[in-house]
Amino acid sequence: MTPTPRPYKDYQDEIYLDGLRGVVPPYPMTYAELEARAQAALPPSVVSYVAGGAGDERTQDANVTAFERWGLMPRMFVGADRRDLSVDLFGLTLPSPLFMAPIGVLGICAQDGHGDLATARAAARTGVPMIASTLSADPLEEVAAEFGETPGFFQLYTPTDRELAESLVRRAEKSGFKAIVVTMDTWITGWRPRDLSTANFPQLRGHCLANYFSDPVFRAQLPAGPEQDPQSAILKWVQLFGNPLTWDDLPWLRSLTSLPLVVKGLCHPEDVRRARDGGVDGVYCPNHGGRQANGGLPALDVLPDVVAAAEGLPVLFDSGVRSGADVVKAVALGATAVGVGRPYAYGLGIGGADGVTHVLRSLLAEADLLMAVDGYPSLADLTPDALRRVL
Ligand SMILES: Cc1cc2nc3c(=O)[nH]c(=O)nc-3n(C[C@H](O)[C@H](O)[C@H](O)COP(=O)(O)O)c2cc1C
Ligand SMILES: CCCCCCC(=O)C(=O)O
Repeated sequence: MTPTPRPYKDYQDEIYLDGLRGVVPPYPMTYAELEARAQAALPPSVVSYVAGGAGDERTQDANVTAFERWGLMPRMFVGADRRDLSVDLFGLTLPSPLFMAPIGVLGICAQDGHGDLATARAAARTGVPMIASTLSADPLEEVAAEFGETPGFFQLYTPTDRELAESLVRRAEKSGFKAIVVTMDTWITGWRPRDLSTANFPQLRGHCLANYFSDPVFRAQLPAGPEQDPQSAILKWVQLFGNPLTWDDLPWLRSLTSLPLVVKGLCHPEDVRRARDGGVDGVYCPNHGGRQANGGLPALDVLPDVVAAAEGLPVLFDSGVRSGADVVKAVALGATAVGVGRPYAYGLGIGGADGVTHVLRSLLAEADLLMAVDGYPSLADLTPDALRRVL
């Protein structure tokens, strides 16, 4: 059972009520402040990993500014005193279109190193699903155990060893994950100057291999357990990690699970059509937050064509979403569900599960209030017609 729709604006009421009692909000209320506070709180190497993108980060920045080119047209006499932000996705009724995009090595953003567990707790509290990354500091079974009533999805970085891929998917199924999201755009990491400057990247491996180290198929390939010989285990992982899949692999991916299968990283309409014809249940249109390829189009600019090519298949979207207004705009451009990445990682950095909860509730309250003020009582009212280009 998923949490029921709720008036997300309640968060605003709670904050003002606290103010009447003399309590100043402990968390930032703007994205700029969130980013600044998190970046001050986290070690520089963690900041370079989370905040950084590919090349001179023009695509990463363009992801954010793309939202500024759209404005929502206010409608009056609508009486939008009750809003319904709920969404049907893969047979689930989600209370809102918001979800947490997969973030690998998330553990390092939390003081105790268990950022995946803290994020899963925030998912349980808010009803906002987490897509748990393959590259986690905690085994997927333990992450799933924290979801409560909120559905969770498992993101697969497909290893070159098919038996290992299958084992990860089976474990996700057994743990109660509700969909498998296969990421296509990161079988190799892009040119990331910030990570190169700190030269810290290889050390991240020590914080994200719990799913491999706990996997029987992986362990069977090691000379000794990762506990005794972590070096050999990491080297084995390096050999197995990046699978440059081709269309020939799609039938095999499809055959791996009867759970809904989503392919992440699809931005070209032709790729969307081929994936749809190959039997996927959803397409996911991001550009990995600008972390992989620089010089490309902002993700929001490719969304309408992806939606058209998907022909009714659910379209998940992320990259550059920084506010509730951004969530509303992405839905109006056709996204079924809208993800955030860095914003919740920063929430984790400043306040653990409470910090993530604050970020998610703020995004939802802002989206809800915008729909109230501008007269869009449900997501179905948010169509491309609701938007105008900012000149
Ligand atoms: C630190 C970090 C790690 C990420 N790790 C993964 C990952 O393990 N798997 C994946 O599919 N995407 C990963 N992503 C990409 C996100 O899922 C998402 O596409 C991106 O963060 C959205 O952009 P935003 O950060 O601007 O919201 C990562 C992003 C960040 C910032
Ligand atoms: C050291 C592991 C590689 C991390 C890749 C995770 C990711 O997707 C990212 O964008 O970073």
